[in-house]
Amino acid sequence: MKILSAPQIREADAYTIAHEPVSGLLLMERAAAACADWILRRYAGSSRPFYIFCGPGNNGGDGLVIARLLAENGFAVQAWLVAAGNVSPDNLANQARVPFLQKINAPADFPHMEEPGVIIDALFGTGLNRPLDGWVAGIIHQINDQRGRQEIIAIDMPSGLMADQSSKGHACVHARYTITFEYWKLALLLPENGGFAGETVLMPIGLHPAYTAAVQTEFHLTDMEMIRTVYRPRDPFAHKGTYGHALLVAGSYGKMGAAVLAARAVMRAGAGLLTVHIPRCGYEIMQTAFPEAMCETEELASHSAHFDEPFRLRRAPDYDVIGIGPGIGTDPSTAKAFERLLGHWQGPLVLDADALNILSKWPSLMPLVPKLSILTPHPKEFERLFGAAGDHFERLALLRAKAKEWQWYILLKGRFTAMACPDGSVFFNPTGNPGMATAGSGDVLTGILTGLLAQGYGPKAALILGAWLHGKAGDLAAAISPESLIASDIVDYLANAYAEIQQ
Ligand SMILES: NC(=O)C1=CN([C@@H]2O[C@H](COP(=O)(O)OP(=O)(O)OC[C@H]3O[C@@H](n4cnc5c(N)ncnc54)[C@H](OP(=O)(O)O)[C@@H]3O)[C@@H](O)[C@H]2O)[C@@H](O)CC1
Ligand SMILES: Nc1ncnc2c1ncn2[C@@H]1O[C@H](COP(=O)(O)OP(=O)(O)O)[C@@H](O)[C@H]1O
Ligand SMILES: [K+]
Repeated sequence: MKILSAPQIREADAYTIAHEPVSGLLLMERAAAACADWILRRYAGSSRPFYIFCGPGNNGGDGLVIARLLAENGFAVQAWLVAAGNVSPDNLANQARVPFLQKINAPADFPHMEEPGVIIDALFGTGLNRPLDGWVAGIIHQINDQRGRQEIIAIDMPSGLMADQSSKGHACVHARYTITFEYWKLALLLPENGGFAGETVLMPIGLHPAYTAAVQTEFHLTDMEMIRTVYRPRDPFAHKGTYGHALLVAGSYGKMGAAVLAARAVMRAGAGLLTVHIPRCGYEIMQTAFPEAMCETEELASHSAHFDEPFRLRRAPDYDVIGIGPGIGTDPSTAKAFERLLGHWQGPLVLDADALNILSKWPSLMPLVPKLSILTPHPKEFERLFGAAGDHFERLALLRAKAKEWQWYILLKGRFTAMACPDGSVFFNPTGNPGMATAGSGDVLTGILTGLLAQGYGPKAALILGAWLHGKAGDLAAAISPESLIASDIVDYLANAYAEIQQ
């Protein structure tokens, strides 16, 4: 699914008006009616009053239509026009159809909302062209002060939030729900900004499909269509060699759990064979916890420092992929072995956790990491590797720049994990939940990606499918309670996540 910028959305709007054809007024009616339908369904049977705040542009126009439709459906509705800019013609036309409309010209006009109800924020949408300030910013703060008593629903965007730029430190409505039209906006996907949106509901409003098909963008959100295109069903004539042999280098004294979690995920993702390189202390743990994995055991008890040896001595089996990092530690001897391994391996590679920490401790190793490798940092690891960014839009730009510069695939973990490709495109993953903010869930992701590469998926396909499966398994596992989710549940639900694709 393409993610468009505010100017592209304006083009989509204009293209639809010209080519459907449809008037702007009718398009507004259609968009607002879709929102009103959603609201009517959500509050069916409720007697909560609606307090609707409308701005001067077309976002305000949507609010006016929603006010009329909710009132026609028997709800108690109050609506205010916040007179803060040039009034658009379609807004003006709809003002005339809301006889109960009142005006706010100053913070002192902010109404007292007696009963707990629902605030509809239709002040500003994608037409916001500068940070809100002065008395209008004051109105935003007054709306936010109501969060405890009123449920806030933002139309298209939380007012004050820029679609394509950072709004860090700006006055923004803090919504419970945001009903956004037709396309995701970049700001809704970045934690610093998207946090204002609450839960985002994507609402199709019938913009012209020809425009969407033709428009170019670097930013995409994974959807089911993409997943079904990427996913390759198992070959009925397959044997275990068909799905590859993975090497996983993971674990150290006290961190063998990371190795077990990642190993289980490699096999549950569908790899044919797995060898795990572990320190001696982990041998019985691994063989007992996960007998499906073969073990290559280090002579050292506490950590691994010789995993390059089979490659150096040309005794390594014909591996299809190496996954390295979970729980290996950053001992200099481990780093040395990593350096030597990079000298012997140019194939598919997944680097996570301590492999990334080794790279940030010894940046001279970075040029040795093969092109098209996958790196999976969480935000702190990303910062250690590539430096801090001023805000999350800058961090996204840095992510893309580094993926291009090094020709790596870099997966930056988060609510909407962002996967930057060497060509500069970025795919955001929609699945996952806060229950997955738990120790070991990243190790499971490393295992899944390694398992997919072993089966012959290319790095881009492995990323898109792997992040989606990981999040979907987490969602299914968290269905009862996100608090109780632990990383091994994600592995246990991988089969159910795959089943969702096959439905
Ligand atoms: N996508 C679609 O196809 C459809 C989109 N639709 C809807 O249209 C919305 C976009 O509408 P839009 O372009 O009129 O912009 P909008 O967000 O109402 O803001 C513009 C107004 O705000 C003002 N203003 C701006 N910044 C300001 C500031 N900092 N402080 C104060 N004022 C400021 C600006 O004034 P000016 O800059 O001219 O002074 C102008 O008056 C979109 O989000 C969606 O809801 C649907 O109706 C139909 C289908
Ligand atoms: N709030 C959230 N929403 C969606 N996914 C999340 C959320 N919090 C964490 N995750 C996912 O869980 C994983 C956590 O990885 P990481 O921080 O490396 O964990 P660990 O180091 O404990 O294994 C990432 O894939 C991340 O995207
Ligand atoms: K809004």
